[in-house]
Parts: sequence; C-alpha cells; structure tokens
Amino acid sequence: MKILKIPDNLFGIFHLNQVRKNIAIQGIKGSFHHLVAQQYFEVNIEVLECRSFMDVVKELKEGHASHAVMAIENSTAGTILPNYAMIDENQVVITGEHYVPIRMDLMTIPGRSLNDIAEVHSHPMALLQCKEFFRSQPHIKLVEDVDTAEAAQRISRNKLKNIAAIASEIAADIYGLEIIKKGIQTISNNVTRFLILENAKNEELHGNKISLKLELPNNHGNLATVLHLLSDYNLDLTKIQSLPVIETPWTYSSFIDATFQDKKELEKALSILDIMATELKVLGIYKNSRP
Ligand SMILES: O=C(O)C(=O)C[C@]1(C(=O)O)C=C[C@@H](O)C=C1
Repeated sequence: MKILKIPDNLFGIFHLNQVRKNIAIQGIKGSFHHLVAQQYFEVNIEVLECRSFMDVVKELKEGHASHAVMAIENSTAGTILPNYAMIDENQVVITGEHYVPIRMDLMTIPGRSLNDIAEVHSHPMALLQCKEFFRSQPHIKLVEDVDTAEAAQRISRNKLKNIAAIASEIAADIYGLEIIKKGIQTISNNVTRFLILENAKNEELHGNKISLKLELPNNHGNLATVLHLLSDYNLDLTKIQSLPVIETPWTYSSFIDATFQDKKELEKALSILDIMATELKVLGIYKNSRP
C-alpha cells in the first residue's frame, strides 16, 4: 500500500506558469478538453491532441506530455466509468480538478437551418446531454464521434450540407460554422468535472482533497464502518463510485473523493483504512475546485 506523504503546506502553489507545458487532451482544438487546458494552465501550453482517453494516458506515460486533462463526470450524463480504471491501472496521479459549465450549441455550414439537418454528429457524452432536444426531432439521426470539435471540423472541411455538430461556441468560431441553435443541453446548469493527471511521482502532493481506491473484504458492515471513519476524522465525502473488480465477478472496488482540513486526521484515517482494506491506493491529493 502506498500512502503518499502529505506536506505541512496544504495550500501550496498549484499553477506554475513559467515553463512551457505539453498538455495531452482528448480531442482537438475547440473541444471542451482544450478549453480546460487553457483555463487551468492559463499560459504557456502546447496541446497534444488525442483521439481517445487511452491515447491521452499513453502520451503522458511516454513522457510526451507533462500533464493530461481527462473528463470524469458530467452533471447530466453521469460518470465516464472506464476513466477510473484507466487512472487506476496506469500509475498516473490526480494533481488537480477543474469544473466547466457546458453549453452545447448546434452548428453547421453557414446558410442552413434546422430543417435541412438529417444527421447530428458529436461525442457520446455531448449527445447524452442533449437527448431531450432531439426527442422533438425524430427525423434526425444521432451519430457518435471522437469529440465535439472534430465533428465540427469535418463538417466544415467537407462542406457537409445536411450534417450538424453539437460543440462549443469556440469550435464554431475556429471551424467557421454557424450556430443554428444555442444551448440545446437538457439542463441549463450543465457542468463537467475534469481531472488533471501527471505521472506518479515521489514528490509530495499538495491539496485539501483526496481521491482513493478502496477494496474491502465482504464482511457485514464494512462499508458503513468506512463511512463513519471518514466522518470521525473530518473527511467530507464528495463522491463514492463503485466499479466491478473484473477478475472476481460480483465484487466491487470503491473510488472515493473527500475533502479534508487537517493532514494529521487524514493520515490517521488512512492508516486505519489500510488495516481494513484488501487494497488501498491514493490516486491523488489536490486542491478542491468544486464551485
Ligand atoms: O468532445 C469534447 O469536446 C470533449 O472535450 C469531451 C467531453 C467529455 O468527454 O465528456 C467533454 C465535455 C462534455 O461533457 C462533452 C464531451
């Protein structure tokens, strides 16, 4: 079990802008991952555009990127479950999080209207966020794409007349598309949580939020005991997510996020969890950025 040492200064410097950073993102320029890279790192970044989350992690592990951006959950469409396994299996560490309000716009080549559209292409998470809108447009076929911006780019490059993309306003700008309907997401207050990843390192991690993976023996009341323990040591649970342990059907691991104030209390809680758990892994310690 690896308990990462927690520094005295829990609120250290999180954004170092002096050195140019290569950031691996899912998608191309104009995607929401691109927006996150720009907002989180503020200046001096080069983005490495990747066609899948697996490629994002690969770029990081091979040292082509210093950091990676990975969506983990959307408030409307839910959790991207495979990304938990990807973090767990690849010795990468969560060093930050970023929340972005997501407005989904429907866009196509200039001069067309909604009546001309036969197909809409976008990232599966984007399509899910706009499900309600398309219930009243049953003639439109929904097609999954690698990312929102790539769908916009292809429509623009190939001047596709009857196809629209769901993407950001920035993507419409970059690829010269016209927005035919703004804000088609089902819930207007639609937010995606992104994680910032780095290669696992020996340095201390700074922050007031921890992400853990926990596997417990299936004894009566074990999970209840864990929840009490977190509460007793003043860890405030912000998320718990179960994932199947695929090697042993019908057993599960828990991915837990919690905020904390006091590193001594955190260390005590972790040392007790370590005794109770068959596996305990710290996936990251970082600044809580939940709005
Ligand atoms: O396709 C994009 O633009 C992305 O950045 C991907 C992604 C996601 O993976 O959830 C990011 C934010 C939105 O929730 C929709 C799609």
